[in-house]
Amino acid sequence: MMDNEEQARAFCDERADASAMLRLDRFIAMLAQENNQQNLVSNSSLNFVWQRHIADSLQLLDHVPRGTSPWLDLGSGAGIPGLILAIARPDMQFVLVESRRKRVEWLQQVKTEFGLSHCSIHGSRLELVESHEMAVITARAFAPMPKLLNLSARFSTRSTYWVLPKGRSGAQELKEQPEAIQKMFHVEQSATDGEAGILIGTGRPPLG
Ligand SMILES: C[S@@+](CC[C@H](N)C(=O)[O-])C[C@H]1O[C@@H](n2cnc3c(N)ncnc32)[C@H](O)[C@@H]1O
Repeated sequence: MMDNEEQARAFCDERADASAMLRLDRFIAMLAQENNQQNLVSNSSLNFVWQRHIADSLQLLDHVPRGTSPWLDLGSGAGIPGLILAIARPDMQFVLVESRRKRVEWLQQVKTEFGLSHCSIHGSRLELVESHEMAVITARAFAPMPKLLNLSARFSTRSTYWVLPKGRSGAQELKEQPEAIQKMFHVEQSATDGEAGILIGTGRPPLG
């Protein structure tokens, strides 16, 4: 478990090469500047940006076999986790979906800045995005499980990995789901917060 920014940066250094770390430094500077224009992340979280946002995103790579892609990130907002993963891993494909116009402009700006041709951005509601089979589906702070699964099941196959950072409510939220969903997912402890859980599952969710 990491306790400070130095440890969080070292955690990221193990998951991103030197050029990716330079891009992440630049992304952090851009994020701080843009946060003066629009409320992308809480200002206080910028004091712990490596832990709260960068490591919190990069840890998700540990839960799927190396190189698995494409990833779908639902409700990317500031680009967490999808854009951060795309900055770190140019060898994989990422699809980001975000409906708020100013946030979409921000995502496009970062994509252009770093030439992220392996990252596509859908600036619309998820409901309007054409179905594509995704190898990994992720989402942070997007929606409660029933809504999340209802909106995104059509992007999954029998082999899709689900990697859902759910914060401190994760284990409780899973307990409240129908039995079939409880069987499909399990909780892994977050590396950035010992009380937070990441819901991990494989397959196409059985919807009621
Ligand atoms: C609470 S924010 C989380 C942003 C980011 N994932 C994070 O962890 O910082 C949820 C985001 O989902 C977007 N969103 C909500 N419903 C959506 C939908 N149906 N389709 C696309 N984006 C949606 C919102 O605009 C918002 O940016």
